[in-house]
Amino acid sequence: MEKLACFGGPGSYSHLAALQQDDISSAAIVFYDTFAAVIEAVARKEACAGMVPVENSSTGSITAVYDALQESGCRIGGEIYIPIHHCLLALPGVEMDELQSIYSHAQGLAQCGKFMRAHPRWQGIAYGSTGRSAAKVRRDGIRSQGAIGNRQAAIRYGLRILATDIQDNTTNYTRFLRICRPPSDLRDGNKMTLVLTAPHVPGSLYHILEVFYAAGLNLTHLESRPIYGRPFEYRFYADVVGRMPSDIVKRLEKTCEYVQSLGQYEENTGGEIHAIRSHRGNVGT
Ligand SMILES: O=C(O)C(=O)C[C@]1(C(=O)O)C=C[C@@H](O)C=C1
Repeated sequence: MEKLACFGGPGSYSHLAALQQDDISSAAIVFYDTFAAVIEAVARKEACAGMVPVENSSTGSITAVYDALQESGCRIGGEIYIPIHHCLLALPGVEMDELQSIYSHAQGLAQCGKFMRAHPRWQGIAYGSTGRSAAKVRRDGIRSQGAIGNRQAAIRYGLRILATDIQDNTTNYTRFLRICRPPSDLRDGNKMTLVLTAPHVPGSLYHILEVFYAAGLNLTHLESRPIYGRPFEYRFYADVVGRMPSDIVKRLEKTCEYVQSLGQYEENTGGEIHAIRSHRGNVGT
């Protein structure tokens, strides 16, 4: 059976994203405790695909994923946006004022900053994932422990939900990537992630953006990451959406030092995408 490598353990948000992959049965999901381990498992052919978060609408990019992807030689085969509604979880019968230690993934704690600050007696403790945090509270059976995670994790681990929607941002979404080995699963989608470096001369990024503009492509995300061994020089990751010219890489080669497609895939337009778009305007493709 083909396996899907997934971050974070049962009940994590990554698990929810993996369960939405139609071609993978839940029995075929294998969990890894770091983003890099998921990507390495795909590169080593332990799994046919992987699922990792890459970007959150409140806390921004998960840069470790860009770095691991770059080193692995893996590609992006798809994306999925998941609404993130964090809950405060505790053992059955526990009240809020009994809590002292709140476990969650660092992203979960960061996304609930205001809620945590409103309870200064609690100590927020970064733990493997939101799913692993919920499992820990159940396993340890200590009344002063709580976790930040999702409603499904509460059901899975028999925990009480003490508060819902505790994230700072009411429009809290995480974008997940389906990782695959080259060539990517799909090569005719309307979205592409490109990695490129620009020469250190005035206007070089401007000329790269001009290529996207001339091709009628909408730039939905631009991320810069340091290049190892070249202090204060950067590699750009660009997500573009639209009717993809087959020679887009060739067009960019004229202005970039280095350019490579990390994958062409279908833009996620399911579920909550209308809510997401209503906050950033419609994409004209
Ligand atoms: O800890 C989890 O449940 C994860 O899947 C990780 C993760 C992330 O790192 O962004 C995924 C979605 C939420 O943004 C919070 C945590």
